[in-house]
Amino acid sequence: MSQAGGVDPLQTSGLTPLEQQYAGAVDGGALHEQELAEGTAGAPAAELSAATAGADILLEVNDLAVHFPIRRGVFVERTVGYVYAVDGVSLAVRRGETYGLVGESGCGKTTLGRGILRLVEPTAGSVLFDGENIAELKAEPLRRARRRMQMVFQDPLSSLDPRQSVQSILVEGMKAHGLADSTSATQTRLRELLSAVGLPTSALRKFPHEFSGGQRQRIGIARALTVNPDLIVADEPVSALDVSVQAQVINLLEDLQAELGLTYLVIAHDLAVVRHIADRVGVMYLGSLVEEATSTDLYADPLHPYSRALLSAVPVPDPVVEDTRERILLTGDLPSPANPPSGCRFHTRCPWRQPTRCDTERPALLELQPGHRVACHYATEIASGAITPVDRSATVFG
Ligand SMILES: Nc1ncnc2c1ncn2[C@@H]1O[C@H](COP(=O)(O)OP(=O)(O)OP(=O)(O)O)[C@@H](O)[C@H]1O
Repeated sequence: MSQAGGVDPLQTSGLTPLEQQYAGAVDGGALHEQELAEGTAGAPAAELSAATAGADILLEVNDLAVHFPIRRGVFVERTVGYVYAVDGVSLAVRRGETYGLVGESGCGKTTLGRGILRLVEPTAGSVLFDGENIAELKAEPLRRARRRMQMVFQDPLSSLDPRQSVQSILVEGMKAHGLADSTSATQTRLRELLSAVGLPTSALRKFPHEFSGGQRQRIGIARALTVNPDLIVADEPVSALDVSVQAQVINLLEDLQAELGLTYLVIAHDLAVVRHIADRVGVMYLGSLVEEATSTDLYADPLHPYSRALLSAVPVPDPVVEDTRERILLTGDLPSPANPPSGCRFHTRCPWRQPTRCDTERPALLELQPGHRVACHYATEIASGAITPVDRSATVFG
């Protein structure tokens, strides 16, 4: 991130000290050239989905990569490798849409969200927000763009300063953008914000520890709304909450979207949450998108072996279907993003892997059906049954 103007209080106020350090410390531009020279740049160029062609696009991400250097050395630090946290992601989000990002822990979802907001400096690629390339913005234009893109964090307790009252938390963000003053208009705005997230005005004088988890997340959402954003990146917005409270917060996010015309990028490992809230879903594996489709299409007909395995692990409420449905058991752990497998990143765990091509050639994310993009050399053959699992023990029934 460009730190010329200091750390943006809006974007980093919810970060832990370590995250703030990351937000300021990563030098992506220099990395890019070196990595390109080493031939380690990202996935084959992906086509953007027809689902977004000609649509009113608010956010467009093209070949985005975020590679973190691994440094070693006691006296002189040397870069000995890179963590390929995000490695060539292209996607577009329509205005007013909810785009869900799913994948196992460590696959790069959070880093992608932070790269989009320039909380970490991308190594390569571009992020167009309302047509403006965020990477090229400096100082004042960047600050203006930042106002329009806000983040809601997973753990509201650690993202809210325990020493600040709710009023001070909310006013801080507004002040950074010249939206708060000592007039009654600010007080009116604060009351409106609390009412919008379902909290009483008395909450303004209280401190974060005086609230329940769900109420704290409402405060986190109110904080994001203080500056009238267009895009909210919500990173696991309900995963720290009790199941009974999750639905309330999801409903709140949906109500606010309908009322304020917000666009959401929702990051979650819980497929049920994403299915409920997202219009379209991107599935990530080891730093790349492996599949993208409407929520309905993805859940009804996943085409990438990884998505099939992820979805096959979700229990079905109908006991008859539950007893007979196919479950795909993935063997092995997620490989390290510092040392990703060659070819298709998923080939080491894929029950359908085919010799040579899967381990040598990285598949591009191609549109196989309208609005349905898949990065698998054999997705069509797998779907038709022309290719069966190599490792049959990976697929079990009931
Ligand atoms: N600042 C950093 N420096 C080095 N490596 C990092 C940094 N931030 C993230 N990583 C690594 O990048 C990879 C992707 O992490 P990321 O947090 O984006 O994944 P995730 O899918 O959001 O996982 P989770 O759901 O657990 O947060 C991980 O291997 C992580 O350890």
